[in-house]
Amino acid sequence: MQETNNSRVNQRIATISAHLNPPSFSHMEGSSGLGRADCRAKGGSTGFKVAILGAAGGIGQPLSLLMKMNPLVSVLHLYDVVNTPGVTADISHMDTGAVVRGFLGQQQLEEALTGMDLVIIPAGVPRKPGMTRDDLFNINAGIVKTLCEGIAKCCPNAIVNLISNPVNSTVPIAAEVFKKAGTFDPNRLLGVTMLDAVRANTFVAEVMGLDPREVDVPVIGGHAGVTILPLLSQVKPPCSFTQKEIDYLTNRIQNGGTEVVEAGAGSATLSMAYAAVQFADACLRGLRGDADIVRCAFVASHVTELPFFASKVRLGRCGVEEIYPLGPLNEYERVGLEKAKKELETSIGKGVAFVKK
Ligand SMILES: NC(=O)C1=CN([C@@H]2O[C@H](COP(=O)(O)OP(=O)(O)OC[C@H]3O[C@@H](n4cnc5c(N)ncnc54)[C@H](O)[C@@H]3O)[C@@H](O)[C@H]2O)C=CC1
Ligand SMILES: O=C([O-])CC(=O)C(=O)O
Repeated sequence: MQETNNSRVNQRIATISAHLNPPSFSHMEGSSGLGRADCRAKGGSTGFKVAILGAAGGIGQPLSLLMKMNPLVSVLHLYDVVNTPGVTADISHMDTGAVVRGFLGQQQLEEALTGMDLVIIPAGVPRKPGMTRDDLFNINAGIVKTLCEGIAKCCPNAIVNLISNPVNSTVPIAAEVFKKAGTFDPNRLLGVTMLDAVRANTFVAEVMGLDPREVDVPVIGGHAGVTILPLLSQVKPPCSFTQKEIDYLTNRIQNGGTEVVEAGAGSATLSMAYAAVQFADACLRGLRGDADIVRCAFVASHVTELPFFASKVRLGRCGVEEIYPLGPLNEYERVGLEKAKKELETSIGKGVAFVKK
């Protein structure tokens, strides 16, 4: 009798699970036979819902780990075209607050995106030695376009943090996709250039014998070669550099990505995950309503004649709430700005044309 009752209960649980569990995989479903719908943990009632697209990659995995540790995140969706079951199973065992769900392949993209407050995109191919970021355009442009079409459909109000290279072109691609869909909000689309600032803070601290945590270097322009323009005249705390130091620092900051690529283990993943989490956390704190959250990012902008430009922005409940002017530049920086704008114009135009064609 007892056995009959148990098997009826088990059958009922299986039926409920089949109806209530979405096709994504959850890591509360294990050998016990209990599905997510049968467990009492609800998760997601307070905090933000964040999706990572490209979550199984070199950046995606440490980024997923670090976002699972962020107390502002209540739900974390991990999407990729490969390997998300393993990454999700692993990360879901961490005893932090965020509920983790994995999504695999294009057919689960919409489910991964529905209801998200913040979408972080490190999906796409990275550079190999000898390549420029622009060499990634042909593959990554299509990937970013498809993912942004999903965002326009499923979470048009989400803040988007775009990491996939070439950022100087992928951000314009995303903007064109959103414009086509009628969902473009320039305040919610941010190209992630945070790693340039992270590197600049580190390298300046090294040269000046400072603690990198106390250094703040604005890095403007874009995210490739000469478009990466550190404003060493505006470093905090104020520093006085020799011309030799300025040349060394500018060159090292502009080529930080290449330095990692040439070291041979792929392009930056760990420092990028660190930078992406710093940036995502700033966006979430802005969404929460914290005051004075200022970071550099590549955004739709009027600070120059170009339609997109990286500069200091204030983050708030609606994403970018204010874009700051560049401030006084010295002659060295003015020359650098002209070079940066020339290259940026081409990269932005290439991204726009890709969607318009
Ligand atoms: N903005 C920045 O400062 C930086 C940007 N990057 C860029 O980030 C991107 C990712 O770099 P890594 O993580 O090292 O590459 P990776 O190859 O290790 O990982 C990329 C992931 O994207 C996934 N992916 C490919 N197509 C996809 C699609 N259609 N939908 C969802 N996922 C897809 C792959 O399966 C893979 O797991 C590259 O474009 C790289 O250049 C890298 C470092 C810094
Ligand atoms: O250099 C690369 O290809 C990756 C990247 O954007 C960076 O590390 O800044």
